[in-house]
Amino acid sequence: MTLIDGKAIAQKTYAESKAAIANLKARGVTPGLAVVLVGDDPASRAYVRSKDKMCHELGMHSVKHELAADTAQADLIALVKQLNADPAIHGILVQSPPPPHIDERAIIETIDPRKDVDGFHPISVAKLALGDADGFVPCTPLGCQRLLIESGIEAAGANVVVLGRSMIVGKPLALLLMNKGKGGDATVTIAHSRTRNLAEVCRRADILIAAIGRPEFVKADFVKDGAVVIDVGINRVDDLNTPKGYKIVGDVAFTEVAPKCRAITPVPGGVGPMTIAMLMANTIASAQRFAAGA
Ligand SMILES: NC(=O)C1=CN([C@@H]2O[C@H](COP(=O)(O)OP(=O)(O)OC[C@H]3O[C@@H](n4cnc5c(N)ncnc54)[C@H](OP(=O)(O)O)[C@@H]3O)[C@@H](O)[C@H]2O)C=CC1
Ligand SMILES: Nc1nc(=O)c2c([nH]1)NC[C@@H]1CN(c3ccc(C(=O)N[C@@H](CCC(=O)O)C(=O)O)cc3)C=[N+]21
Repeated sequence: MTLIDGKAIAQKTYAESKAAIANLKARGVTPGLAVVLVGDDPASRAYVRSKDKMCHELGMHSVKHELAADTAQADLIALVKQLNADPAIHGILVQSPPPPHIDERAIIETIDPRKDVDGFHPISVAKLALGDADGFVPCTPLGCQRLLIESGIEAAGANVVVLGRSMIVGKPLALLLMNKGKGGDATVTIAHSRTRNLAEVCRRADILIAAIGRPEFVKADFVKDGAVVIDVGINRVDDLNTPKGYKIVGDVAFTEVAPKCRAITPVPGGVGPMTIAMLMANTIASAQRFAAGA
């Protein structure tokens, strides 16, 4: 069994990112990312902080807007428009999910598609569905694909089962792995909460990807011997034996599943670090396009 080291693979992509940033800076352009967080969900705060930290480490421009939970929709829209017009910003990310009084679709549709580094705008979604290479692909799916490529795991022709159909992870990931070309060409099945005989469907997978948000839901009987398992889940569960009183676990029951696998990602240290790395890569790609006058 191989443990797929997401931190190490993320580091490799940062080496490429650094070279690209140096190149842009030589042309007078510093890639800039704006992150908007509404409300004070602690997990979201931690995530926003790590993005900010990574921007600084890479020498990118980073702005953080932390807004009160009762911020009006119109004020949020106005902020996004201001960021659209700001030439120092190449990527805009509005942390999901926003509080219930906010219409998330309206916010996403306000983002300039050229700055949609999350890949959530309908134009980005359509480009991914069409197989156009010039749209932004959501960071977590891109990170999962990159993990597979860098680990020498061939998606082409493989039976991939994606567990979960959200717009952030499951659906775009299924499209990405199904599309033609490098890291794609898989035979993809999407499973969700209405799927019948879920364990049996998952057992057909050569590559099983879990993105459901259910702690340690995927058990040994979901997994074929020799399968590759990618665990996207980030779940906080109480654990009074730790200093913080909680720990982070994935959607996969790692201890019982890992011995059956050809390769598996840990949580933390698997997909999470790749998501941040791909956000940086998307922001750099955006800055390159702006610099080229696109
Ligand atoms: N590592 C990373 O970078 C990231 C990690 N995450 C993590 O990934 C997980 C999924 O996130 P996200 O996609 O946003 O979650 P959502 O809650 O938006 O979607 C969950 C999906 O899983 C399905 N599902 C839920 N319960 C079951 C079940 N018991 N059996 C089968 N399917 C089920 C749902 O089905 P249905 O549609 O039928 O309701 C839904 O399609 C979370 O743990 C999240 O924290 C998310 C983003 C990035
Ligand atoms: N607009 C938007 N875009 C997103 O991409 C988005 C979002 N909203 N909302 C929330 C989810 C969640 N998400 C994570 C990214 C990185 C880690 C990560 O780096 N995790 C580390 C540390 C985990 C820890 O210890 O807390 C790891 O897995 O090793 C986790 C979760 C992005 N999301």
